[in-house]
Amino acid sequence: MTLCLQGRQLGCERDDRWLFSGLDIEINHGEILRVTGPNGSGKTTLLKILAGQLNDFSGALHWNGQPLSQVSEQFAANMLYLGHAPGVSAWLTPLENLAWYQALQGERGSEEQREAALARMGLQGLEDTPIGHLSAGQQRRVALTRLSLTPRALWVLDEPFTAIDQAGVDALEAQLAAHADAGGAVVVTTHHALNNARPLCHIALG
Ligand SMILES: Nc1ncnc2c1ncn2[C@@H]1O[C@H](COP(=O)(O)OP(=O)(O)OP(=O)(O)O)[C@@H](O)[C@H]1O
Repeated sequence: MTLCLQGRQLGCERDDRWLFSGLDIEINHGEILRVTGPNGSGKTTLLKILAGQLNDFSGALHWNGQPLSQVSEQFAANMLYLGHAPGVSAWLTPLENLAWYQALQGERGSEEQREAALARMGLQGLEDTPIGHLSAGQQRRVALTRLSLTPRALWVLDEPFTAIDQAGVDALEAQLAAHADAGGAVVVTTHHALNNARPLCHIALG
């Protein structure tokens, strides 16, 4: 697997304040890039830019050597962005949420596949419970189930460890490392030190 996301001279201004400017970033297959910084320093903003979700920034993004705007479909087919909030619907069950996300990605998947993925995340028995009745950590686990259900080379993950218990943290760290080892790449914001994820690059904002 070959992938390369490049950001050149990235900058973003909010409320007459530059969150960051002149930022050069490159992430290649096999790498994990951790973005850190205090609250309000621009981590979420930077991840949204790298995930192609924001347009009001300066600088340029390239995907495998091509301007991102010219290869947006290929980029979307190779990238999975999980935002700061779990992004799951409280009115739907875990199975329904996952089916909805798969439909959005143009994937059919199967009920058995979704059930197996939820079981791997420790959610067996909760497949048909409305998300609004699940704990914060369980809701986060539903969102993280998409990592195994929707194979993508590049993962862009905003605070994925939020609300996850220690066993879940260990499992997710191992999952990030395994993804990089398999030739994928990860951009992740987290206040939590990644002890087992290598090779690890680091950008500190603020
Ligand atoms: N759409 C927007 N319009 C105006 N200001 C914004 C917008 N989005 C973010 N900001 C501001 O930009 C700054 C950076 O926000 P951002 O969410 O990127 O920070 P962060 O480093 O992820 O913070 P946290 O650690 O609290 O999650 C904040 O001061 C925020 O108020």
